[in-house]
Amino acid sequence: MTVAIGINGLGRIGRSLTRIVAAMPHPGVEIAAVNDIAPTEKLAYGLRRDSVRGSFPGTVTARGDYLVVNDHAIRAFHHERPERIPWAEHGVDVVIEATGRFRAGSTARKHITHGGARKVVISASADDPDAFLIYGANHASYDPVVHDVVSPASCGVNALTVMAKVLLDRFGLRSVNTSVILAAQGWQRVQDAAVDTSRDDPRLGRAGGESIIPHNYVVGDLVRVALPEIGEMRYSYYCVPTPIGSLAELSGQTGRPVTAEEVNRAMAEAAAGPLRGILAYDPDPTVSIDVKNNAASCLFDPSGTQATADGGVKVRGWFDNEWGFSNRLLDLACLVGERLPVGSSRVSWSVA
Ligand SMILES: NC(=O)c1ccc[n+]([C@@H]2O[C@H](COP(=O)([O-])OP(=O)(O)OC[C@H]3O[C@@H](n4cnc5c(N)ncnc54)[C@H](O)[C@@H]3O)[C@@H](O)[C@H]2O)c1
Repeated sequence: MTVAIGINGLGRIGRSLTRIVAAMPHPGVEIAAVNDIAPTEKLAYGLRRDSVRGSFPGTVTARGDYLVVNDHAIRAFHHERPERIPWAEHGVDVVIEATGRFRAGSTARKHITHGGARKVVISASADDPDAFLIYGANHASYDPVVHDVVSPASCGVNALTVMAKVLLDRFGLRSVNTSVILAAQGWQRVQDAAVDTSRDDPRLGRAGGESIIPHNYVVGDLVRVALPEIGEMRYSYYCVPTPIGSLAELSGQTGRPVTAEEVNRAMAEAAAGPLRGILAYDPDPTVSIDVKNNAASCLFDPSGTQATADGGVKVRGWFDNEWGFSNRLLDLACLVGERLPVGSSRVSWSVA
């Protein structure tokens, strides 16, 4: 079965999704349509040339209303509001909402009620989705009857959750404290700006290339949605000027004293077993750029593991904030697209 997806927003995440699908690691996915306020020619250029990932390994052209990626023609729409995008006309089953503008479940749901898609995956820590589904932790709780708009939370939450899952399952885990150091984001400014900054913190408008900037609005405690057993947790996020490659650190208290070797062995076993593809393990000394194009949610770094005699443990993982997360978005799109409720049909498209 092929799941036809539509992507709203062909920015960093939308372009990563397109490159991943073109490279075919998800053979059951086809991009049927995209929507972005930018003209098709600019979308094609943005896919051909990428300052971080390099030139597209294939061909991308704009042809009328279509974006042609290799030999595959993708209908390109240019609507500003989700309710105007006629996804159903191009057979879209699942919309990946990746503009960053429509993170509220109620707005993203318009891709279904007005656009005629059947499911929506929001590419961010959404405000009120039907479910947060984090791959490797709670994605099996997906219920096709009641979950129409889902979110995998954020890239940082995914990296933290897979490490927390292993520590929780193997050793017990509580009193969790996390930090995420996030690579530069597209909404950041090159020079200081006072208006149109993301959220209501003036620091988020400061020149992104010059500072480590605290980002208090990223919802770090969503790790608890997937793993409620870990209880209350503390968290912090910072944006840094590196172009790609981010870091997640997690510390906590285990149920019994453990050694760093035991923790590393547990992570290596999970990476080779139940979390294969979601958690990766690499003992080679790593810096952030090394994780570029890694498809896992987290590349575990055993050199960062510390353990204390009273059961305290600290672990470190790297993640490609675009590529790893985009792979999880596609995993989720497959999950929801392959399990559409029997008898469900597209609603007819209407323009609000
Ligand atoms: N970049 C990352 O590392 C990353 C990682 C995880 C999650 N996310 C989340 O994914 C979302 C997108 O992030 P991004 O980095 O791709 O952003 P981006 O700014 O690179 O891309 C956004 C795209 O949406 C388009 N757009 C803007 N308004 C639109 C509208 N009204 N209708 C249609 N298209 C519109 C823009 O033209 C742009 O192409 C955000 O919510 C972000 O928090 C980003």
